[in-house]
Amino acid sequence: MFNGLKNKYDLSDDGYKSLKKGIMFSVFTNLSMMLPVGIGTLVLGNMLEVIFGKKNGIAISPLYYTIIGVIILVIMFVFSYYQYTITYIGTYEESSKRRIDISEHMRKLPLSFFGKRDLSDLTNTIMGDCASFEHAFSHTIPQFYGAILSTAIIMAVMFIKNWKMAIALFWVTPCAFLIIWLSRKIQKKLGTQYVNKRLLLSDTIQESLELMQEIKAYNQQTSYGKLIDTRLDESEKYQKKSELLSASLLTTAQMFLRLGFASVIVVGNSMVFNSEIDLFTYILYLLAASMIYDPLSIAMGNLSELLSMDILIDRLKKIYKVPILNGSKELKVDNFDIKFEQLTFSYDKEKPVVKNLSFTAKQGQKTALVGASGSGKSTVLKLAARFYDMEKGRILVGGKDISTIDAQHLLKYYSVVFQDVMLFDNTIMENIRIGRKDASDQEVIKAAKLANCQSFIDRLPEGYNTKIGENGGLLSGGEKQRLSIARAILKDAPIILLDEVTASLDVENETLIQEAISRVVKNKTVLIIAHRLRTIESCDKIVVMDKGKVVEEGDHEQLMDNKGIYYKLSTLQNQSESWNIKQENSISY
Ligand SMILES: Nc1ncnc2c1ncn2[C@@H]1O[C@H](COP(=O)(O)OP(=O)(O)OP(=O)(O)O)[C@@H](O)[C@H]1O
Repeated sequence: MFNGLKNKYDLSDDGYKSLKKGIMFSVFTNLSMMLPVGIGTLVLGNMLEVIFGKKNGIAISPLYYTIIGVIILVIMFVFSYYQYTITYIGTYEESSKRRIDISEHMRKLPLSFFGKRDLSDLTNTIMGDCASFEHAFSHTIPQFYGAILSTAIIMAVMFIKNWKMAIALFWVTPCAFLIIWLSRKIQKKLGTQYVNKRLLLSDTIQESLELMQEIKAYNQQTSYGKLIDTRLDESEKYQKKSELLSASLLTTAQMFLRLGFASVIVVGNSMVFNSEIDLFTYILYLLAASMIYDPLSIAMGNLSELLSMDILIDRLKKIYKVPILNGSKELKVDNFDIKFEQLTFSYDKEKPVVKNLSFTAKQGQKTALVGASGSGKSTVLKLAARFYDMEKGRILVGGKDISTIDAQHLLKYYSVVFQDVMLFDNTIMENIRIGRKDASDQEVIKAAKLANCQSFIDRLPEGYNTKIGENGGLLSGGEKQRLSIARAILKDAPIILLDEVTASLDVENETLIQEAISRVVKNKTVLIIAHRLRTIESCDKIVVMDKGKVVEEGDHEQLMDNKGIYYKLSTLQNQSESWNIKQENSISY
């Protein structure tokens, strides 16, 4: 049974051990709860024998019972105390391990996984679901299994004492559990619907907070407010449905359980009259009936919670089933040329966005990827850094297939700068230090200066120690870009991937960033994407992509002479740069 629990709840070895101990102490606590029944029976039996003048009846001193009562209380306290401390301490340790473990697992998953799952859903799994497990492991599971085991032990003793009275006492137990058990499918269905509605709600709230600027700019407050209200109502509706069903089934089962008390009275009365049992035995079963149904009632409540736990465990297991990007933690190569060989890749496993793509980006050279929007340039960059694994073909770094290298280890050799820079709500110093954790303050400052950051850092109230807010809220787009280039300079990795780093910047910022980039790229393998073709004219090689394929390759002069797609793109851009807004261009609605 215990091993089954380990697999079912995906427990670590320590978590499993503490759960086992928790259950054992729960059994001891429940059994100790029956001690007052024993002593009560003794007291009453003795009193009755004295009252009816039976020959064995000796009046026992109240002091004797008081001492026994105190001993029983101490036993009950010790068991409860150990049950409490073992399960609670074990649960919180297990819970923190689980959160770290799932976060670690997610870190190793391909980006395709995050494309399919909402961020709020994943946050909910790490925080909300883990909190539910915490509650279940500290309150529910030990008590549930403890109640089952202790009842089984008590049942066995009661059957040995008198099987007829034991049947009168326990016949209700399987029937009551059956009520909950038979309804588990519908309970699970409603529980799943509620969890899904709740996730939809938290997703909408998160989205509305993230898109606050757009919502205000397009005057969408009312419609978003209505959407949140609707989702809130739906979530509440399914919560009520689910809780109402669980509560009514639970109450029915618990009421049913109490019928056992009536059957003990009826059967016991008749057996006493027929002299099948003595009064002492009758009282024993009556007292047992007054005590035994409490832990069982609690166990039934726990059963409902355990059924809803299954939904959360299923969600967790689904994440663990997604294969991680494994591989060797060693990359020994003579150079860092990147060779793309017959690459095919699709996000949805149906429509390829990269098809039979082959080219080489050489170390010490700048290779640019250009092409229309949606032609697959960013996808190629992500594949080069093994953010995804491809379906067909290979990417070789210095001749080594990157699909055989651990994804995290591989990234040690890459500096990646994207258009959307991600910054942490921390100081400038720490945000740059992400490039290399062990870098000294002097090294961070040197990198910041090389990336043209010093001028704006000087303007900040606390210089390098200024906290920049969530995702660098205090900084402009150009400043964020320069900060991310400082990270890349600090990292000093042999491969540099630059995706549209100057796309949305003004000329002044663009020049500053171009200067900063030129300081990073020497003797590195540089793969660069840029829409503004004049920024990549000096590249050693330009690869032109169209609909996921390489259609042209060469340097700027060769491609212009070819008069192909690159030539057309370049001519169009020159025209659009000389374009200005005139009165006749305006559109009337
Ligand atoms: N995470 C994703 N999930 C599904 N499809 C995606 C994803 N990212 C990109 N795509 C699709 O893949 C295709 C290529 O996208 P990609 O971003 O690589 O093109 P791109 O040439 O870099 O475009 P742009 O120049 O506009 O950035 C597009 O059709 C895009 O819609």
